[in-house]
Amino acid sequence: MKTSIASVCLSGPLADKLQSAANAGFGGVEIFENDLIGAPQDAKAIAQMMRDLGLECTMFQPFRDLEGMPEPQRSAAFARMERKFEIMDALGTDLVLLCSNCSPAALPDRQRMLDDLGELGELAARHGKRIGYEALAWGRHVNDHRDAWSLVRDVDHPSVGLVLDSFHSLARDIPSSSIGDIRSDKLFFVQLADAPRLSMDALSWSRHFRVLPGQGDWPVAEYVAAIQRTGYDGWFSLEIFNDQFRAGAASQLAVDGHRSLRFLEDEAVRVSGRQPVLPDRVAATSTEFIEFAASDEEAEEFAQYFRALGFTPVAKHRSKDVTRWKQGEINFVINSEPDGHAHSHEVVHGGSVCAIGLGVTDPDAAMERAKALGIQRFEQAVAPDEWDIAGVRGMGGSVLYLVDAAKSEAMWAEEFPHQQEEEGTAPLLTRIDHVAQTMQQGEFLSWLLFYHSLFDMDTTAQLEIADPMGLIYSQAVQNADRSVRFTLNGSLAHQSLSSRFIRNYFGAGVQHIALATDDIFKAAQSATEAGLPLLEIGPNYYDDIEARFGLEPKLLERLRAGNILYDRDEQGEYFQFYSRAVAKRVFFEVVQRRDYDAFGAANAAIRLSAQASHREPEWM
Ligand SMILES: O=C(O)c1ccc(O)c(O)c1
Ligand SMILES: [Mg+2]
Repeated sequence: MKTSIASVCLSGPLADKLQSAANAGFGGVEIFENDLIGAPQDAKAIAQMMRDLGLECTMFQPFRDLEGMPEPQRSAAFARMERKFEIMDALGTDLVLLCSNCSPAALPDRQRMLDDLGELGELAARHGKRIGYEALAWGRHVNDHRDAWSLVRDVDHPSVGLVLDSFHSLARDIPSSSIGDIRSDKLFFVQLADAPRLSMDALSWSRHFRVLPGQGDWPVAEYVAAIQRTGYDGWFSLEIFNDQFRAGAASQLAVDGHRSLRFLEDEAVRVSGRQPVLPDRVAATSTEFIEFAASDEEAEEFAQYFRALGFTPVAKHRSKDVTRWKQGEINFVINSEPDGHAHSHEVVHGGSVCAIGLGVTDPDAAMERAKALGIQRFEQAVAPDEWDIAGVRGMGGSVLYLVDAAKSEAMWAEEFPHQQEEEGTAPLLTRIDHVAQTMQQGEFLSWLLFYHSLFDMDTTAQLEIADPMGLIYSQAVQNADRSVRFTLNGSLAHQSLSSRFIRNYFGAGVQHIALATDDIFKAAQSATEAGLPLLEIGPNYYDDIEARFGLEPKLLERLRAGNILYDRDEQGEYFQFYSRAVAKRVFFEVVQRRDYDAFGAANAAIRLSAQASHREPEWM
């Protein structure tokens, strides 16, 4: 796949945009006219910069409001276009994008549009240029790629072709099968974007909420597969208008953009039943362990929480100051080594989660896929007799280990031979239900793509949760059998719990860990008796759920006594309670699911309110 990106996607001065695109591995860049106009360099110098970076100028855009105009606008548009051809000569591209006419003055006269496009083709040919005609979803008379194609086909001029843009097609639910009618020699260029499902007018949706393929809700792989079936082998170019991307780092967006196209290319060939270009998406089978970095002092605090939650310190690492805590299938590891990655993590963030180990079926293939997606491998010195676990760089400098699921028992036995206490025989907590990570809102889509492209995991719709101090956005990534689930949280509100976490923690990371039980009441009672600092829920909540769900008084009493939150949907029931946070950073949740697949979003606001009441005033 020949990969290109529109300059409008990236933040900063044009020179930086070009540098970022080249570094990330793009072959070309579409130059947006506004980027050119605002640049300190002239078009020739920009072309030279692009050549030096090994980038092709894939298109110049946009040109607006030409076909079907009355006079005198018509002649003026043609004269304007001739001026653009001179700029294109300097830039070194022969292709200009013509948007379908949005002007109220545009005439609904098909023959006139055909004549205009034909004459434009002649003019372009004389200048050695080509016109790519794109139907904008809000075009006045042409707003559907099928109509744009029928004009291009009937104009039948070698210098007039079609530009497809997945946004305009998919925002209008135009079936991708219609692409099969397009002749590949007349398809000059393809632009790609994904988007979240929203109900708003197409123009605002397009200009503010486009996202990278794989970050939204649309079948972009099917769209690309349909294009490839026509025989098209030209550029695939990202064109993402997004307010957050404009405010973020160009280098990160370029890396993510390139990753999204690699992912998309592989998905598209799979849609067509052709040879995949990447190893399969990684099948994660379990959250095998969570590693906490902690000073001796904070290790003691974590240990108290773990004990109160029913965990047992079962073994010590054979050479390091690392303890394995266990309950059911859950493994927590506390690492207090005075050097190495965990120590560095602890120095930066304080006691917190420094690594997560996911069980995978084939770590080598997983690492190969990660590499192809430009995901950084984690490397640290490993002693000759130490178990070398593959890993990639995760959120906030943490590590995501990829543990060979078939060998995990052997790994634990070999690495942790020094037996400590015996684990109880009837664990109340059985497995890790989900891990909640909090990040800057500007990083949210980047991490969503990271999980979604590397792992065989799907994403849920994004939810907005009311924190007493501002909105929190939350979205889950999870595998099909739900053995691995992450919830991602971000916020723009300065004082929301998410934002306070990021400030307090100096970056993104694990904010809470949810543990599954088969008996929430027993788990709550046991934790209370063991002195786990619990998050207390106010009395009004219980009045509300009694009324909302018509709960039995006895059940209600048990929920109230355990500070347990309750939810119910068409499928089933959900029970959850929370600990307070260790060192104001990470907290724990215990959940019981009865045929329930979500995360109790309705209760999140209640939990956030309860947590906000423990908030320290900002001046402290
Ligand atoms: O929003 C716009 O005007 C606009 C401009 C150029 C494009 O390629 C496009 O898809 C949209
Ligand atoms: Mg476009």
